[in-house]
Amino acid sequence: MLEELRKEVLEAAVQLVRYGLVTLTGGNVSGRDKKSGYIAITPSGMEYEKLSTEDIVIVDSKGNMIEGKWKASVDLKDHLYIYINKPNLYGIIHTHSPYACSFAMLHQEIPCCSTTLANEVGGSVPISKYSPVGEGGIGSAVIEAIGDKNACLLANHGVIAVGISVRHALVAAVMLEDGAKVYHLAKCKGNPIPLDPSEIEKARNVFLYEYGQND
Ligand SMILES: O=C(CO)[C@@H](O)[C@@H](O)COP(=O)(O)O
Repeated sequence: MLEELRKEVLEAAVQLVRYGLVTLTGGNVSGRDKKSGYIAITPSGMEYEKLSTEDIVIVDSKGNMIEGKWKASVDLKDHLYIYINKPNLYGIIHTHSPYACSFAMLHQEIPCCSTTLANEVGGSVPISKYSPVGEGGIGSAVIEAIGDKNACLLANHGVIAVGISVRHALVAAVMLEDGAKVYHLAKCKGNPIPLDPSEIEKARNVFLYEYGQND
């Protein structure tokens, strides 16, 4: 069932390790199927590079198991809450990206001083309030903070990146860390200059509607 979506979820999870956004079993990835509304999500506590697509868990929009042999991610309730509240989203990725997390530890949003953040996140990266893992509060904290951005910092914890597909959420997660690293390096040398809001909007629209091969 939903083999293509499972493959997309697993491939994104493996990329998180390769891009250094998670270590061991940290983070998680989910994708929503447009037709059935079912969610494919990574299993809890399992290293992604050792998984095959049959290890990806399929649940319905309420979290009921549809197909799978493992427990779903501890953050399942949070993914479901975000999907229910953002009907245009079809991919959610949670990471522990080092540079982005350093700002989450400081409870500081990341200002938009690079076209990278404008392109892929939609501007500055908001910070949500702290919520313990596994209680379902992370989802509501993200919805309170994220607005129309494609990523949000989780205070004292990590990152949530979202998109209109799993791939779109992966690009947001990877480019957020890129933007956070460059902002950190600039801060070491002086005061980074935020982009003008009109320039952020222009850069965002280029990536939404013109960039790439528009396949
Ligand atoms: O960040 C945390 C725990 O702090 C979890 O999201 C992360 O370790 C992944 O848990 P799962 O393996 O998805 O259950």
